[in-house]
Amino acid sequence: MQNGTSSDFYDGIRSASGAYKYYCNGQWLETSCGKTLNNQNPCTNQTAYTMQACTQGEVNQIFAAAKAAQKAWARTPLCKRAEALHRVAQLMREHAQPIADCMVKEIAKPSKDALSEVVRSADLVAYTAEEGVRALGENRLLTSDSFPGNTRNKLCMVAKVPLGVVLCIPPFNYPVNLAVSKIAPALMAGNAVVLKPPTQGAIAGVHLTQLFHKAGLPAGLMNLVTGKGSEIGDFLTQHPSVNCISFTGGSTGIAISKKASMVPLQMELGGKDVCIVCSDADLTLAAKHILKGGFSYSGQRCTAVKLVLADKKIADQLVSMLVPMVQGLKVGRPEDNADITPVISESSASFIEGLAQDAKQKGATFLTEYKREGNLIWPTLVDNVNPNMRIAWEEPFGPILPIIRVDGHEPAIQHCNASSLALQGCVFTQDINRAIEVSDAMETGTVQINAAPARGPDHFPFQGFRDSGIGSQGIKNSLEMMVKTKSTVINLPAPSYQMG
Ligand SMILES: NC(=O)C1=CN([C@@H]2O[C@H](COP(=O)(O)OP(=O)(O)OC[C@H]3O[C@@H](n4cnc5c(N)ncnc54)[C@H](OP(=O)(O)O)[C@@H]3O)[C@@H](O)[C@H]2O)C=CC1
Ligand SMILES: O=C(O)[C@H](O)COP(=O)(O)O
Repeated sequence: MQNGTSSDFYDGIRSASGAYKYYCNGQWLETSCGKTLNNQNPCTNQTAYTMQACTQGEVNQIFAAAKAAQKAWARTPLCKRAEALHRVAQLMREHAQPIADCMVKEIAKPSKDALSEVVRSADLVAYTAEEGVRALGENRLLTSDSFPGNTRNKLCMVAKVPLGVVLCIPPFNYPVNLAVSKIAPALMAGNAVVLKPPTQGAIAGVHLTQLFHKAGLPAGLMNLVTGKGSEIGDFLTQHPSVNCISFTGGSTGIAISKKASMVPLQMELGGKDVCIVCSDADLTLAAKHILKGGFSYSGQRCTAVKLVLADKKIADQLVSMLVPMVQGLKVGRPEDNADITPVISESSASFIEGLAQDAKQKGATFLTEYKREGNLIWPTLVDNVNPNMRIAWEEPFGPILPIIRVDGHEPAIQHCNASSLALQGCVFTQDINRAIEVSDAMETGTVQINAAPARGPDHFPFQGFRDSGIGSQGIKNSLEMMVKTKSTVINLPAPSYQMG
């Protein structure tokens, strides 16, 4: 195995120079302009992989291919589309390791988590095929006589019609799972796909694309554009052939929403997920979830616990449980399955450091020592945070977890609802009535009761309120979002009624 690539299964995806190619109309190609770009290994800040910087002309060709392929795909029976997705899922299981190896190298994801991301993604693709044949295979018939003044002379057949070409843009932290969570429903619903992977995570996307190629999807149906989002992004999102944008990432998504033309948008953006720990909480359970929720993949999850709002009555006890747990986390290399690995980039590490310094200057208590080497930041627990500190509101996307002590759950709810980010949140209490009272009052896309925030299982609806997004993901919701409604009305010469 070399560079995360195994055997001849991946033949053709790299040029003679070693740069990874882009994928258009069923072919792996090098850019005509000869321009390539590198991504970096977060552990070393050295080049991990090299890829094509696609030109606008190549993007035009990709959209032309996608548009043409989609017309035939829309006429492909649902059961055949499902079969194709099942083939992809099977290949994902068989070829999971090379994709996981790419993630270890380009996004420093611990190797076991990288592998489980691919397996989870295969399950997602297979589930989408199953859900799609049923959900899309069921259409409605309306009759006119239910509306006042009408008889039964009009029959309205309501069908679910593909949108056309779906532009899929996942973020670095789940370059495989958040790619297929867009691609699979798009294809199942009869659309073609243009995938623009994150630059950090792009080569996992290249390998993933090869699975669709090997699964025998028609040429042009699935395409891959590589290039820096800041350079090619606007051209992609504003392309006249785009019929839907499914995006996951940071505030870039807000800018895209403002610039995009009149196409359906699915935006999953940042989160500042709070964890409210009430005075009657099971603290062992809460501490376990705060640790996992706050620090898995070094806090680089939109659903990570990003602020603990602990009732003053139990805060000392909670903190005394958390400190040794945080200190016990293994810090190191993703290859060694460390719990805490380097964050994605130097600029991200510096941003996190800025939040830590601001909290320190404003009097927060550091329960664990802040330490950084390159992009590696030791897990940091910060107590006595107050709303004047940036970390009370901003999303670090790193292994630093602030705690605000609150007097009862009311101020915790107020803080949660005052945040511009409103993806998920959670509440720990052993009183079911209080759990419902608090979760009903929390204005976030999802509230977890007695568990840390999480997107999965992948068929659950997943959405953010306010600046955390628009639209809802989750397999069924994504399938529904990637079709439009078409009505065909049969006008009868005389009312017709079904006899019992
Ligand atoms: N709600 C959710 O489900 C999730 C939200 N996030 C959020 O994402 C952020 C971190 O992820 P990150 O990848 O850094 O997010 P970014 O918003 O920086 O990037 C996301 C994707 O958008 C691309 N992109 C960048 N600029 C443009 C543009 N102008 N037009 C089109 N696409 C563009 C990126 O490509 P390139 O890499 O080439 O710049 C990447 O593929 C955090 O804020 C996190 O909370 C992350 C995961 C899940
Ligand atoms: O990008 C993210 O952080 C994910 O959408 C969160 O997924 P998870 O809750 O399954 O880790």
